[in-house]
Amino acid sequence: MALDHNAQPILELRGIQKSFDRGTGVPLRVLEDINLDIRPNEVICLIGPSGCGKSTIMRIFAGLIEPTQGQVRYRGQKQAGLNSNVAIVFQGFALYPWMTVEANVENVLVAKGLDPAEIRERTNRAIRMVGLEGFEEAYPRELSGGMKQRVGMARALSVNPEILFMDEPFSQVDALTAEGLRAEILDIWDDVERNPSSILMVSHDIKEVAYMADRIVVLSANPGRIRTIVENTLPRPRDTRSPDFTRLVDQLHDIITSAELPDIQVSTVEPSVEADIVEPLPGAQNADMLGLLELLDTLGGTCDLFQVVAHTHVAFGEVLTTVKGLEMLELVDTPKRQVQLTPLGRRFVRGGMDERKLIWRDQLMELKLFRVVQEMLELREGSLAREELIQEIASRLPMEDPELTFETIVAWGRFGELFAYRKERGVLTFE
Ligand SMILES: Nc1ncnc2c1ncn2[C@@H]1O[C@H](COP(=O)(O)OP(=O)(O)OP(=O)(O)O)[C@@H](O)[C@H]1O
Repeated sequence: MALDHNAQPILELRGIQKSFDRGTGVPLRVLEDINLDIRPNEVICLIGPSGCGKSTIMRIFAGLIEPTQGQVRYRGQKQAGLNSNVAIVFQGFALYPWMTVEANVENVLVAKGLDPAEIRERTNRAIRMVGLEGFEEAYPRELSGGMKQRVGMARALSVNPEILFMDEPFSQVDALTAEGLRAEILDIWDDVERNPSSILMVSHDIKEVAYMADRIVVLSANPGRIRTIVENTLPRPRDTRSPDFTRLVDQLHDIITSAELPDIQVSTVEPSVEADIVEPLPGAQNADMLGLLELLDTLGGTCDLFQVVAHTHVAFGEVLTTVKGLEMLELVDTPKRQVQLTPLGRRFVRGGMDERKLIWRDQLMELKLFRVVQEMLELREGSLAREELIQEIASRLPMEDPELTFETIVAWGRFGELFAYRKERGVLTFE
């Protein structure tokens, strides 16, 4: 597809700054001075270290969240609220587990208030586009990761979006399937007459962005800034084994490595599993964690693990679970057999209830699983069905007991006043 560099952008970010209020009086500055356009007929990819704000940029573009400073413009006009001309494909598929493939797609269109004939027509077309014919009556649990992502793509495409947003869409499908899906999505995009006109994709995978993008936006972290934008003029369809392709991948690799090394500890920039890891949660109880922190404080901040067992008269396994929970929240360290308060742990235990809650909440937001829950809640406009979250947990943490993880999320989230669980309605809401 020929790119017209002079065409008016579809969406623009101008002077965007975004901070998250952590309630500590020191907001977390996530994005700084972001100026970025999405032009007609382009694929634009965001790449950069974990936490540099890629998803936040996408959410600001989509109108899911507001910037702290700066302006978002759609077709030259200030954008306010959700942009109905975009659709998002999420990494975690975001499907309703209790609905068939067809119903999952239809549901998006029903929410748009379309009439039944149009819903049927668009659903059929979207299902055809992503090659899901014959699976209309299947349920998500019967589908592979790749097929689930096809449903996610069908849902997004059914609304005929001008821009398709994809947040690491292929990171949970196997490599071969991902390769096929990338080519298919480019085929769908390649038709100039039809939507989506443009694609904005977040990725951790250098080869993926080299294959997909016309422009590659390389971000640096703390706070997230645009480091450089690399134009990719390799002809399509791209041959990933060609010398030109390899040269581009090497060039991107060099840029990203030099961008990352100064200020982040994670040294890998290859398609990184680490960045996508959802940490299993130990089923540690809030009261046990608070109790152990207080015990450590009275013992001068450190204690041998076995002495903790002796002091608390609690089974060793349970103590380990409690310690693991605190370690995940960075409130204790465990060198050798010792358990010791971190400086943050000390601040926590000596702080009043408000300070404790704030620290707790901040630490929860460092965990990918809690960010996923928050993203799902945003997507479901603040009311997330228990069943849907359980399904998501099961797909992300197949070795864990999803019910137990759900309970831990609810309990930890409640203490941090992040989420509330309305048991009678079976829904998680924002606090
Ligand atoms: N709602 C929120 N409240 C507080 N902090 C948040 C919120 N959403 C994101 N953050 C923080 O903002 C930073 C950027 O997050 P974001 O998810 O945009 O990064 P990313 O580059 O997409 O990361 P990753 O590659 O790990 O998905 C992170 O430090 C994250 O903890």
